[in-house]
Amino acid sequence: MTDRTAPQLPAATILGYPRIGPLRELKRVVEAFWAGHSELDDLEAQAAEQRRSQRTRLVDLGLAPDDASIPSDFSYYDQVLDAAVTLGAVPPRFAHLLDEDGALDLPGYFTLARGEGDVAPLEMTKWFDTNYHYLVPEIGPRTEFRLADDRVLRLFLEGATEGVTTRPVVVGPVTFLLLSKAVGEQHGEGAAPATAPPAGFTPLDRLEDLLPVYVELLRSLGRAGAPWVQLDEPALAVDWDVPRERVLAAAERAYAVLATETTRPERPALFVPVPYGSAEDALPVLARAGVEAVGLDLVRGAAPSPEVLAQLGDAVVVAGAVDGRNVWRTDLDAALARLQELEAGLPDGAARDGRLCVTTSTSLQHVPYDVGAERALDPQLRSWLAFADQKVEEVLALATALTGGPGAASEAFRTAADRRRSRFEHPGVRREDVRRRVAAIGEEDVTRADFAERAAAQAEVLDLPPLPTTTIGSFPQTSEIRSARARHRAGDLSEEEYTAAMRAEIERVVRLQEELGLDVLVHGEPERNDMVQYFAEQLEGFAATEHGWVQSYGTRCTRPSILWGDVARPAPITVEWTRYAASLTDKPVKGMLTGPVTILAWSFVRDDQPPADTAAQVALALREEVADLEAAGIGIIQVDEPALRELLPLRAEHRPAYLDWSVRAFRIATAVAGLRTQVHTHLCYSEFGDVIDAIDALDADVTSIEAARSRMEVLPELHAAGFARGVGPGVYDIHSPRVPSEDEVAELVGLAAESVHPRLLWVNPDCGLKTRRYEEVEPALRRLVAAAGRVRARL
Ligand code: MET
Ligand SMILES: [Zn+2]
Repeated sequence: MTDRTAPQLPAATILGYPRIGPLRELKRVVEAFWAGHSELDDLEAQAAEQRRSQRTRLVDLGLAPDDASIPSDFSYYDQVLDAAVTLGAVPPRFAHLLDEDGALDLPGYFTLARGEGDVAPLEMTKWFDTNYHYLVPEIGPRTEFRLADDRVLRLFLEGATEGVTTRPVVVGPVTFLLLSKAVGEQHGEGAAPATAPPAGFTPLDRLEDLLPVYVELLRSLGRAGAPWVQLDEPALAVDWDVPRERVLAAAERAYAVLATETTRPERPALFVPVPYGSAEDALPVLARAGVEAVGLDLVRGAAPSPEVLAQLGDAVVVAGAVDGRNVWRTDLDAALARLQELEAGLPDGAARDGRLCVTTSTSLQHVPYDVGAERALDPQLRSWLAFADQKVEEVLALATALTGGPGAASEAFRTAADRRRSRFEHPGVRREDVRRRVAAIGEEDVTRADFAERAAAQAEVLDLPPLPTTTIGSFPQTSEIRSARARHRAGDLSEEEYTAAMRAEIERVVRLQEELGLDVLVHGEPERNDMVQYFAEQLEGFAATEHGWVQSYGTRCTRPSILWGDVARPAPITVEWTRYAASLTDKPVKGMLTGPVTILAWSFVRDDQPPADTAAQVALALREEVADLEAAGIGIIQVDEPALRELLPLRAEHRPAYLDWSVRAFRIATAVAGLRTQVHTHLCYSEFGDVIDAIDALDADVTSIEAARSRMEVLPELHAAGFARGVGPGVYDIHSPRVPSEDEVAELVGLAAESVHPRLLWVNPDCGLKTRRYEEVEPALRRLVAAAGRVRARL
């Protein structure tokens, strides 16, 4: 039963806040530390300083310092890695990093994320349907769990010492296990990979062994005086391979143990949000188990029915009414109406009595810090936006209105309504020319000739060897390139000088590829700051920010563009660079475009129309680009869709509709290509098992796909699905600075050749090379070409 002596949850809170620093300070110090340019002490001091200024900022914005409304969610790299390290789930290949007490220091922590020598890092994959990536814990039948790290406690105490009672945020046990990868035995240390897990094993089988560690963690927080802890359970909003009943039973069991093994105030009160989607069926389960507060995502999920609400007992309902994943000002009137509807299903005066609180739909880690920093943005567009700080204010305004009755916070409501009105009256938001062209796309426009016919025609013009080698597009972005781009942007480099600098780089990259012996060349993408932003900057309907960085993984940040209006392409984008590269060599040069789904996924998109409509507009603009590349004589065109899997809805019932529109968008973009033009696509960052049919339906001639870290796991799946087009499983993991040996690469190519017909197999890295250095890339590609040659010779 819920503990009635639980401290009150504040009327307004947020589930989490960005942590990379408003000017990416954390990124800079962590990377300086990795490069050996700063000491561990500096790094820790600067991180502490950042946490302090964040607490101060949130207090200034109106969150109270003394009621646990401020989350303690700092991470040096990733919250799932933090949980793994806290719970002692460090794979045996890293055992040498542990000290006598079994603790991992900060350099060791980074090694789990980045690998070292022959020791491969943890795999990385997308966090729900976002562009954030977490590190995948490896759990086997014998993984030993124990409270191995006191970071959660330390961070709470740090706030307390400075007069701020924070609310520690930890990934909850069910989500932790569902996000983990099942592994078998791991023998010894060093590079030895884990064996396959025993048949039927899933990490969720280890729940009973894991719970005591959470209990101990809760006790330590209770002793320190933490009134609340937030255990995030987003995995409850997802349909997994594990049956839903089993997931819910695990949640009930987990929280019954956590709520009753310790009682308040021996432990903090438990707040369990289920962000990123709807999980109506999970809320009563959590309440029944005895958690003091449940959180729901009112932006992605529906408001629970009155029947569900009636089953929540005394549990506080924390409603995520402000979108944690988008940058538009909230429609406060609409959000308030939803909150009031929710309140109507709860006992009278729920908001006033602290039974209903307001929060964000997810952590704000997915949005930038502050619209106020965007001085260069068009003032009208800026007035439509809310970043993390503005969202804190929106949450506060909603809580005030909800508890204070009509009239409270009326000014905030008036402003919000005015700004939204000005947004929808803007002529760029709705353009009839664009809408007419989208409406005119017919079936014949999205259908190409048969694959077999295309393949034959392409083989004739391209004349490639079996197992052709290629790269995914980008080459290392040197500091010279970055600085040329920056000086060009700042006006310090004329158009001519900039073009000359980029052409010189393209020439260098083309010569290098020829020297390495690659079969299909690329121009290297030096002109692109980012694969989405580059296109966004040249399409109408998009705007770029100056400081709008969000964490993608570890220290890696992206600056999503804002897609605010109807999309059109005023002029060709990539044609001149590609044509120039092609003029330098006799080998085929691949043109490189970013696909419509990825452009959507990695931008902040409009919230006033279905994404399917927005995707079709973007696709049409890309279709014009494909046609222009082809007309310029480019015979291979790659349209990257690394985010295809990322937007896959978390609940199975919503998936077919998504796959339909996303596939259609890709085909709008590419089906304009003639028979002889080879269309490639590229997918990375995720497991693609769930979308294999869609990959097939994209109808690309060649698909390159990340596969090195998982050692070709995706190939049997492709094979089983009857996929019979060209495929280039990545054989060089570019997410790690490690350079693989030729044997290693040859082994992966050999493995691939076992499940793909050699006529269809391509050899390429996992992804683009832009984040790597030439010192790594050159030897790695040399080995890749040699390895392909070795396997080719055996055919
Ligand atoms: N063409 C892009 C590149 O090579 C694809 C990256 S996918 C994240 O960088
Ligand atoms: Zn990629």
